[in-house]
Amino acid sequence: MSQVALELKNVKKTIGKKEIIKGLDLTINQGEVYGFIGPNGAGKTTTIRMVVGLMKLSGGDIKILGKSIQSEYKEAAKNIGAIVENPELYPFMTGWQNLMHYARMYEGITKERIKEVVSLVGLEKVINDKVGKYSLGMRQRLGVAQAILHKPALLILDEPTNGLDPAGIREIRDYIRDLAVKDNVAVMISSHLLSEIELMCDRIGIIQQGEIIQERSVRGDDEAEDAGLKVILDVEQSVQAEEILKESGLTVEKESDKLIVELNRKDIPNVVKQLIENEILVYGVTPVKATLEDQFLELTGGNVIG
Ligand SMILES: Nc1ncnc2c1ncn2[C@@H]1O[C@H](COP(=O)(O)OP(=O)(O)OP(=O)(O)O)[C@@H](O)[C@H]1O
Repeated sequence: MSQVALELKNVKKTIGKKEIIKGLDLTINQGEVYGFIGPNGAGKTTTIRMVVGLMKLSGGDIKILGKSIQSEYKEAAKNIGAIVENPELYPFMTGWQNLMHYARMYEGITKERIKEVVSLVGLEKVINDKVGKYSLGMRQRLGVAQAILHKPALLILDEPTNGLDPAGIREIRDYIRDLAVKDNVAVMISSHLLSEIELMCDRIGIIQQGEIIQERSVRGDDEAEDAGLKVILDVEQSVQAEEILKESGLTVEKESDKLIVELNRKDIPNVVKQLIENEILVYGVTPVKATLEDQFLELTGGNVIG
């Protein structure tokens, strides 16, 4: 059974008079990849800084494997691996030397463990090259290797895709999923661009102005897939049809002669029936799934400038 790796309960942060985080609740299980998405200034970094103990909470509590970051800091913190700002890497040393150097800060990290993480992040071929020669993507991998050396239950990556090209993002996606599956690590990834991390996450939480405004599964959730569907209706009398649908309380947009209606899949037959009963001629019904990106833009009012 999967254990809860991270739990935020009613977490608040006030700086001066400004309430930056307004009572966040969030749970991430072991082996789960959680996308923490929000526009710039939404409060992602502030939340993460509290989780890793870089900033005090104004209210609520944060637990890592059941240990409170406030009352049992040491116990809680040893279960965290994080890259919050850029990973600290020495360019004049090889990847291996960097990891060895870092390993000395912890007790009991063996060379076998270092080899294991190198292979997990797929750096075997370049591990003896100087880090100064690494691409941004490789440095990112080495940073992750460094962050997971001590086998944390929770890995936190703040905007790991920043500055990476699509190939680099794909690379991250592959090894992050591997980490979650093979090492049962819970991963929290923040980003202001949903599209970049959607594919590597099991669940997504959208934060705006210090509040989670939506949380949803990304994979295998039929009900979630059915919700938020848009249906394009091609009808003869679009003006009357629009009125009828609006009277039933549906959200309808008109685009040239076509109507775009927000529906759940299971309601499509009823809507078509209603139109027919009102003698509207229906030529076509095309469901288009609203992508998460559309929903995100809708929810956050399109404020995703990076
Ligand atoms: N030390 C501080 N003093 C005052 N306001 C702050 C402080 N730190 C953050 N804020 C404010 O809190 C809000 C949340 O900032 P935060 O950096 O957590 O957002 P974010 O979602 O991580 O955004 P970004 O993607 O830009 O990093 C912003 O409005 C920011 O101006």
